[in-house]
Amino acid sequence: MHFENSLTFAQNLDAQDALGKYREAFHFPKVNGKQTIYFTGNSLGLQPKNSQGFVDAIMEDWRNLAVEGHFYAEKPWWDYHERLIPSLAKVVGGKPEEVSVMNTLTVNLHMLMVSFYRPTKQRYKILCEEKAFPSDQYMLKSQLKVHGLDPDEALIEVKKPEGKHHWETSDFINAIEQAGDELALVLIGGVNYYNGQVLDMQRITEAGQRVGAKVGWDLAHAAGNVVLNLHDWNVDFAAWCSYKYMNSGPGNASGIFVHERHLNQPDIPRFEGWWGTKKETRFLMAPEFDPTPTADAWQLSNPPVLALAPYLAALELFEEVGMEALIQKRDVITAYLEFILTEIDAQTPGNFEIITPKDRGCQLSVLLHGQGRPLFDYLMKAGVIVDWREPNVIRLAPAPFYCSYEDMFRFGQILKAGILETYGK
Ligand SMILES: Cc1ncc(COP(=O)(O)O)c(C=O)c1O
Ligand SMILES: Nc1ccccc1C(=O)C[C@H](N)C(=O)O
Repeated sequence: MHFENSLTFAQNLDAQDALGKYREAFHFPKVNGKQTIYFTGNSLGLQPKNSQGFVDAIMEDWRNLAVEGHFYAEKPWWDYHERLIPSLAKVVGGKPEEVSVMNTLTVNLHMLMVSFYRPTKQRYKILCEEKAFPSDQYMLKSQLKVHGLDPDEALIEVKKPEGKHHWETSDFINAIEQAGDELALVLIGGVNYYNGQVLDMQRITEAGQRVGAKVGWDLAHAAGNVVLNLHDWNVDFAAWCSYKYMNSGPGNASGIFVHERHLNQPDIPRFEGWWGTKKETRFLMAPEFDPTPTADAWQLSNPPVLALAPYLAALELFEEVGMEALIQKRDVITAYLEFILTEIDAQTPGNFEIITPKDRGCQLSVLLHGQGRPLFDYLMKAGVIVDWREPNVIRLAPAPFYCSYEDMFRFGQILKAGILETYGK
């Protein structure tokens, strides 16, 4: 595609953007009274304007109905979580019965490992990516310790090739084949939080299952950002948070996927609670757990409806727009951002490089050479909200729901001024 580094060119792209009107559907933070250029939808998505009404409705029902709200609110609370499922299942490519919403991401990964990480003397190793998101590292190592295993021996962390900033699919497949029948579980971030790389989840899943391991995915940076076909890829399980690309609100509920072949299995080990029992029998208060035949069997507690309300609001927007349209815009706006970065690099050479490979969602990670921190501070003060990941990376995620092409052009101008001021060349 042909791009130009000019305001009119960017504004023309905005004028043709079928999703352009959705910018108005979100609240943007301001810096010095001016709307920011928001690049951190990969950390915390913006607040959709429709979400306040969904929260207010719960507060009102609680005020007016109190306990009766569980069953008699306009959207009753006791099965409120089910309202999220049809739209969410589409976002992740699962059947509705394979998807549920509960807890938070790290909690759910632990819960799912209880079911799908069943080490034996022979088969006990876990394979993940090197430098996984710290919470994932802590989670995996602590699970190993719970089973009396030594993480130094039992955790395989797949390295990037020497001198490279990203993996090849073969790096994972070779490591999986090498681990062979010692491998119990593959659990990797489907989109890497640091370099923005999208892994070939289908091929890695196949490779893991071929050697007899279970394969799960942490989709924190994938849900709402990339194409997912969890059912067709035969993924065993997955979990994601909803506060990034899904725009559900800070720290909000996580989603899980459990493949249908694991549903309704009487022997599956699981930590259980009353919300995992069948709805029909739940209030009989019977001593025996009677699991729902869906991923809801992993539910523990009655749902935190105040938290689910903005998630439901955000999902209405996904339902309206659809992943296909989002991904179409994502590819163009990310390519435009890449073009702008390349232009600025040509004008002020040698100060940074993009380390995100071509297999990507909307995040571009920019490795700053030399002292990058002053440039980061400059951008933030100028109203460009980016984030900093140690040791020297700025992540830019132009979320297609609400970022504009004009944002990308204006960012380029600010970046250039920032480089001249902080690097001096
Ligand atoms: C890849 C990855 N894993 C785990 C987490 C932790 O999520 P939570 O704090 O919701 O458990 C995050 C983000 O915070 C993440 O990006
Ligand atoms: N929830 C947070 C609270 C505070 C600071 C960061 C986060 C993030 O979500 C970070 C994100 N997982 C990341 O990829 O960096």
